[in-house]
This record gives sequence, structure tokens and C-alpha cells, in this order.
Amino acid sequence: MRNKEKLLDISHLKTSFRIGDDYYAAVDDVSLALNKNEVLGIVGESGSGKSALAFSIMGLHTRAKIEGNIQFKGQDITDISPGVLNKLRGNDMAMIFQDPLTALNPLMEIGDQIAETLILHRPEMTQRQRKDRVIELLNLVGIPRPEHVFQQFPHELSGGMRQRVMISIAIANKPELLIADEPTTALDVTIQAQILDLIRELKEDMHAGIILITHDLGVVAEMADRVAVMYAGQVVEIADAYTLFEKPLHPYTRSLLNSVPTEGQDKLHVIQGIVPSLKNLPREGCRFAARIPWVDQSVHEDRPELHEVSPGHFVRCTCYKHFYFPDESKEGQSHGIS
Ligand SMILES: Nc1ncnc2c1ncn2[C@@H]1O[C@H](COP(=O)(O)OP(=O)(O)OP(=O)(O)O)[C@@H](O)[C@H]1O
Repeated sequence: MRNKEKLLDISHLKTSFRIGDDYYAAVDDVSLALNKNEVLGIVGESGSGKSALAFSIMGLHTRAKIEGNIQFKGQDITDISPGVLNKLRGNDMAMIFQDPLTALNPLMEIGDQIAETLILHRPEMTQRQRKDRVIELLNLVGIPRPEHVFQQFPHELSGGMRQRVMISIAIANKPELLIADEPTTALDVTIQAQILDLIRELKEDMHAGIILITHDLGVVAEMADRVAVMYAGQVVEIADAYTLFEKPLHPYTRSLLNSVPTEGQDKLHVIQGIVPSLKNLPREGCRFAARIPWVDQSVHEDRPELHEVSPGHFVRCTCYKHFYFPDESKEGQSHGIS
């Protein structure tokens, strides 16, 4: 890594949503850091808190309770005025959302939507300069005939083209931090690869720090320098990408990796069950314990901590030392993972 300068430093972040009379944490005591020129992959099943984490960083939760600290270039952004946050957002930090159709304004021409962020953050630009920059951005994200697309509406473009437009808005002001939340989920495989290439180029060109949220382990393997695995609102394992894929330790990480088909493997291990709903998340002990019931319950920590098992490789709970995949022929169908 060329530049190890810390861009983002999240410590003990807790994001809670109100359900009925109580607050429930969707992100629960998460501490993470991101350097410049680094891609941090965040993986986990649906409901594990990935988007809630991303929205917390961007300050996009309007009604959530946010506790803990998010330092962006040394400044705590959980505690700044909406005006200052608005200046940062779209300028120093930007986000690419999962679904460009809901993120784009259906009634506004593409060119005007991209120009909007320039008007907001680069008011000194003349109209001519803005138009030139929009065309330049459309070119940069590989949109053919940018002059024509400038005047089109979102519904006139394909999903891949809309995602490129979203990316051009996100990078318009050369953000130092880019959060991409499932940026390719809605796209077919060829377009996916093109969008990922584009994100990789952005890292190279702008030396941005990128948080890439996905449930696609293939995408993470291809893109990420480091990977954090989230389960039930917590980081359960974090390591550099090579270590995470070669020496996964947490039972959840191992189960996730085992559910990916590999050449020559005739049987997949599939994690049974789902991440419980927010209200029903286990808050005591190891949150993954219920999904590996064949492992002796006494091996879980009462208050699972992240342990640094090798430099930069952290695993939550000591149960990983005792985890094994049940042998289906001996253990039958009653086990959680087969
Ligand atoms: N605004 C909200 N109010 C109440 N609960 C919420 C809110 N936003 C998210 N949640 C809940 O918080 C938990 C984490 O949701 P989140 O969207 O962060 O998960 P995720 O890992 O990003 O999932 P996905 O991959 O499906 O986007 C879920 O149980 C979700 O239902």
C-alpha cells in the first residue's frame, strides 16, 4: 500500500433504531479504520448491519440513535452541524447506492443531476465549466455519447448506465472517501465486472479510501485489501484479504466461505437459518452460537471480544478454536450446517 494515512477511524459505533418503546442496536460496538488508497470490504448476510454502518458514516440516518465516534480526517463527524456535514458529503465523502433508480431523480435530466453536486460544492464554476466537467465525468465512467446522455432521463438508460451515472455523481468532486453499498448487485455479470474495474481505477487515480459493502465474496476477493465480516451488528473477523480467504477462523466466516462453490467440491456447506430480526438479535454471549448448536456451548465467551490472533487479524469469541463442520453422515440433518 502506497499510503498508510488514516482516513476514517470508527470507534465503538452503536447505531440503534427505535422499535416501539425501545432502541435496538443494528450496529453494535463496531470499531474499524480505513486508510487512504485502501479498499475495505464489508461482508455479511442480509440484516447484519452493513448498510446501517454505511449510513451512519455518511450521517444519513435521520431518526437513529448514534453513539461512539467516527473520525474522518481527524474530525469527529458524529458531532458536527448539519451544514458542515452537508459540505463534507458529496465533496470529501460520497456514496454509491445499491439501487440507482431510487437514488436518481426520475424527472431531471442526467446532466443536470450531475451538475447539481457541482453547483453545491463548486459554486465558483461557470455554467460552461460545469457542462464540460459533466461531460468529462460521463466519459470517465465510460458512458458512450455523453452529450446525448446529458439530456436523457434515468428511465431511458439501462441499469448499468444508471449505475455509472451514480458513480459519476459520487466522484464529481473527487471524494477522499467513497462508500459503495452493493454497487453491482442489480447488474448482470459483464456489467458488474466493468463497474468493479471502474471503482478500482478510481482508487488508483484518486487514492481514495473505499468501503465496499457486498454479500458477494467473489467481489471482495477481487477488490478488497482488507475484509471485515459482520454478523448481527458486530464485526466478527477482520484481516487482510489474503489471510481472511486463506486462514478464516471465525465459524461464521468459515461457513460463508464454505457456501461458495469451488472447483472439484462436490458438496457445499450451507449455513442454515438467518440473521435474526433486529428486535430478536441475541445480545448476550456469542451471537453466532445459536447457528452452530453442535459446538459445545461452553466454548463461547460470556462477553466475546475481538482477539488479535496475528498482526491485523482479529477474531471475536474463542469458539473458533473449537469449531468444526459436522460430518453429515454421522451427525444427520439436525445440525445447522450440512
Ligand atoms: N430505519 C430502520 N428502522 C428500523 N430497523 C432498521 C432500519 N434500518 C435497518 N434496520 C434493521 O437493522 C438491521 C440491519 O439492517 P441493514 O440494512 O444494515 O443490514 P444489511 O447487512 O445492510 O442488509 P442488506 O444486505 O439486506 O442490505 C436489520 O434487522 C434491519 O431490519
